[in-house]
Amino acid sequence: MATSLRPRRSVLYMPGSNARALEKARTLPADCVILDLEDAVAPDAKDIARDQVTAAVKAGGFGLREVFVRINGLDTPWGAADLAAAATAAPDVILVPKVSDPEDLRRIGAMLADAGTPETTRVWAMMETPRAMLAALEIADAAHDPATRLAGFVMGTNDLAKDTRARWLPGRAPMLPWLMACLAAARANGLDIADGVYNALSDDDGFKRECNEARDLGFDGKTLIHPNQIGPCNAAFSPTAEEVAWSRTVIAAFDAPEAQGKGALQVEGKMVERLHAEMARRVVAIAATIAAREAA
Ligand SMILES: CC(C)(COP(=O)(O)OP(=O)(O)OC[C@H]1O[C@@H](n2cnc3c(N)ncnc32)[C@H](O)[C@@H]1OP(=O)(O)O)[C@@H](O)C(=O)NCCC(=O)NCCSC(=O)C[C@H](O)C(=O)O
Ligand SMILES: [Mg+2]
Repeated sequence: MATSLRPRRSVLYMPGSNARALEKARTLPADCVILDLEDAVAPDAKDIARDQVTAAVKAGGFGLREVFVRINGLDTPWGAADLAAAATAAPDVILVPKVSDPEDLRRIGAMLADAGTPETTRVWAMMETPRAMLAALEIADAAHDPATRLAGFVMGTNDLAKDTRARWLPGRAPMLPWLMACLAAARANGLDIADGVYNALSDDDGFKRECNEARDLGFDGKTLIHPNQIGPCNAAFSPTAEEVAWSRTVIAAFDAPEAQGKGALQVEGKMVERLHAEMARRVVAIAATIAAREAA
């Protein structure tokens, strides 16, 4: 089970119908961009959005940003045409909304194989239905079948709030069991996972609090709805200088000749085991990738 070392701190949605936003996506400092054909696009703009998104993906120019295309569900009037267009454009990721059953992913995988879409195009699932919360592990287990191409989850907390009637509260107590169930199911299968969006665009403090909360819960990053959210989100999900320094200290302690054959050490008054050295190597690697990206 390979866990990805690619930073996926900031994952910005934009409506596929908004040509200006699609253009801006090539310059914004988000790690990933989601070109949306689903809920950000009104029914009468679905066709133009599909054409614009397909053209944007084919044109490229997104640099190191990972490009996601969120299609409409296959049970909608637009889903089949969206999937066919995305299969041809071959973005990094096809994001499938409202997945409730692993069978949904097997169907998508089979359609991508039939279309000859390169294997580099992966599939991520939106986790946003009550049924998906109850089947999170079965959905994540679909990653064992390489034909599904499943590589990650995105929490859809707006749809979850709608369908469960859970209230938005600071700290998100009503949603925590679902967030953590999806997180554990993702990690059990080596998947990355991004938190849901924060709708209150002008509530900077609340947004920062929720980014920190998502990071502390174990998410790789957070989905975003406005460019102003990228900077604080990247900051929250980047390892701090102190974390990187401590990680280097732990790695050095285990690399020292006197540590050979030892499973546990005392470093600066703390017990550390080889699993901590493994965690430390991940922190240093992610920090190095972020630093290289920022210098580019
Ligand atoms: C929320 C918005 C509609 C606000 O738009 P607007 O009022 O135009 O914002 P600004 O005037 O502040 O915009 C300033 C400039 O930034 C560009 N911009 C704005 N938003 C984006 C964006 N998301 N990506 C790229 N660029 C963006 C504007 O074009 C302005 O540019 P300039 O002309 O140079 O000044 C808008 O932000 C928006 O549409 N956001 C995304 C909404 C969306 O995608 N929603 C769907 C995802 S949420 C969801 O469904 C999650 C999940 O499924 C669930 O269930 O939870
Ligand atoms: Mg949704």
